[in-house]
Amino acid sequence: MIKILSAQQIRALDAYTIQHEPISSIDLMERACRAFVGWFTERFDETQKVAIVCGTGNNGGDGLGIARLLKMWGYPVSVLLIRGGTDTEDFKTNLERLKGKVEVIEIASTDSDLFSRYDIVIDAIFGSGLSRPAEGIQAAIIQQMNQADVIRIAVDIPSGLQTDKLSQGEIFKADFTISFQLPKLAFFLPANHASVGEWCLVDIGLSKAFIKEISSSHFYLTSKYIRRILKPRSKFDHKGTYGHALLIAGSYGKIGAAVLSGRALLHAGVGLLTLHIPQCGYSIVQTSLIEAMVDVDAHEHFLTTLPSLDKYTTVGVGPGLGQDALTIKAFGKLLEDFRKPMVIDADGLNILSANRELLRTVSPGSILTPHPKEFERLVGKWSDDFDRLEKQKALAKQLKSVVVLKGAYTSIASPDGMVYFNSTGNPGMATGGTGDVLTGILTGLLAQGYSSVDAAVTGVYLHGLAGDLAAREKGMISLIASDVIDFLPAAFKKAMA
Ligand SMILES: NC(=O)C1=CN([C@@H]2O[C@H](COP(=O)(O)OP(=O)(O)OC[C@H]3O[C@@H](n4cnc5c(N)ncnc54)[C@H](OP(=O)(O)O)[C@@H]3O)[C@@H](O)[C@H]2O)[C@@H](O)CC1
Ligand SMILES: Nc1ncnc2c1ncn2[C@@H]1O[C@H](COP(=O)(O)OP(=O)(O)O)[C@@H](O)[C@H]1O
Ligand SMILES: [K+]
Repeated sequence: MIKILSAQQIRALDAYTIQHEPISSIDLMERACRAFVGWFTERFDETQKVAIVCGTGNNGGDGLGIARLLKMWGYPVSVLLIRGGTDTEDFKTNLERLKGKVEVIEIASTDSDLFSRYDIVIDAIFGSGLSRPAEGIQAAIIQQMNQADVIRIAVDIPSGLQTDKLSQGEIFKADFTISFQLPKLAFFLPANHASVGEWCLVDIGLSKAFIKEISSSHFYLTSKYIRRILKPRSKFDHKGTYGHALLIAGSYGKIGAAVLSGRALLHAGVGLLTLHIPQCGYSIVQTSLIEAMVDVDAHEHFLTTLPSLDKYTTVGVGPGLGQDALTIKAFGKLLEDFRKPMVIDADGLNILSANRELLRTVSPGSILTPHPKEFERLVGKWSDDFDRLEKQKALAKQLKSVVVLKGAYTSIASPDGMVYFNSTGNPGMATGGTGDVLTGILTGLLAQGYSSVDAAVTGVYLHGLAGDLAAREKGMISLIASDVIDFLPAAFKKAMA
């Protein structure tokens, strides 16, 4: 798991590394420059004309160091320098080291067309030290960089983008952001995608001991972390070891949702599965999920009654359920009677939004899996992505449950205030039914005895990984929800290897 640190914590990490490695600040900067250049030279050849736009802080210092190294590699490089603010010591040293090697053009206005003769523009105006919105000359130059027909690359973080709070003013729109060692919270928020582009981390050897000790409430999931959670099977295990899940899903016209969730649940390793479905779904489910048992509702078309709940380890409820008045009543009774953690999705969430008194009865430790629209119905409109994140944390705390907000970087908020951002998944999964698949996986993991947070984190990761493996074979456009299930076994194998 990778910790996501605040701008202030990153500054402390830099300072700690300098003091305790020990390494001089300028040598650490040189390491950062080399790491950036390592990434750059693997992708672009020496025919590319490069402009590096530098401020006068340490991000600008990085830019100057990068210019010197790229020149040594044989790239045609110019530095465009924007004065203003106090020059940092390392900036001054790197400017001195550049003398006679690379052309440095000081820019004080944007009257002329600055970038048309370049192929690539590297942004080193502001890094994590941005203290206020970019304005004046910096803002005008960022705007010109954004309009130029070039490949845009940001050093550490796009200029104008705040590391851990709401950004305003002009922001560099990177195609690539090469970030030092740790990702920034801003990278995971939908509104920043146009600024951050594709991001990657380069290791600059910041203190691992410090990172280990420092507390953070935001994390980025890694395969290593998931590997540690997943439990291998043991010789004398039997189906009773892996729980009996009850899946309550489907209504007339939406029995497919129950089948998708049920199939995913089985492949997620549950011991036994019973589906509770309306009568119209009986033959469909019995034929398509021969490993599952079926319990049939009193109603032909939707949920109105509940089976006896005693024998079930956990319940997954919501996909394709509909919101008939009788369904709402049965759902309310389910929440009242089943007091163990369960997974609530789709119409289960919509019923909660429309019948808010039911929120009080959500069993602690449950997992709620809204997509953004369902989340808005639950918590109301948010002013920006940071507000959305706060609302997600607040709901998790209020319900003492895990709130999984689905999207490109699905975020998983635990009741104790932690947020985990998923690292797997792709836009090929933006297709009907993939959410139902996730519900099945999460219910399957809960049934097997994983804690709610472990089940949520692992399930979301595996769901995205299965989607990635499926996309590799099928392509993103043709990918459908069933493909995600088909690749779930491969995802488990890969995650446990
Ligand atoms: N050893 C290390 O620490 C390492 C650091 N590294 C690199 O350092 C970067 C952080 O550097 P940094 O802290 O110097 O801040 P940086 O982002 O360059 O900007 C600060 C300057 O900009 C100014 N300023 C801010 N906002 C402004 C605005 N809107 N408009 C105008 N001015 C504004 C601000 O002025 P002030 O707020 O003080 O008035 C100050 O002068 C980090 O992202 C990474 O690239 C790596 O080399 C690894 C080793
Ligand atoms: N661009 C994307 N990148 C990664 N994952 C995505 C993307 N778009 C959708 N997904 C994933 O696909 C699933 C969609 O769920 P949902 O919207 O509930 O679909 P449905 O209701 O049709 O089943 C979520 O797990 C989400 O994270
Ligand atoms: K930058």
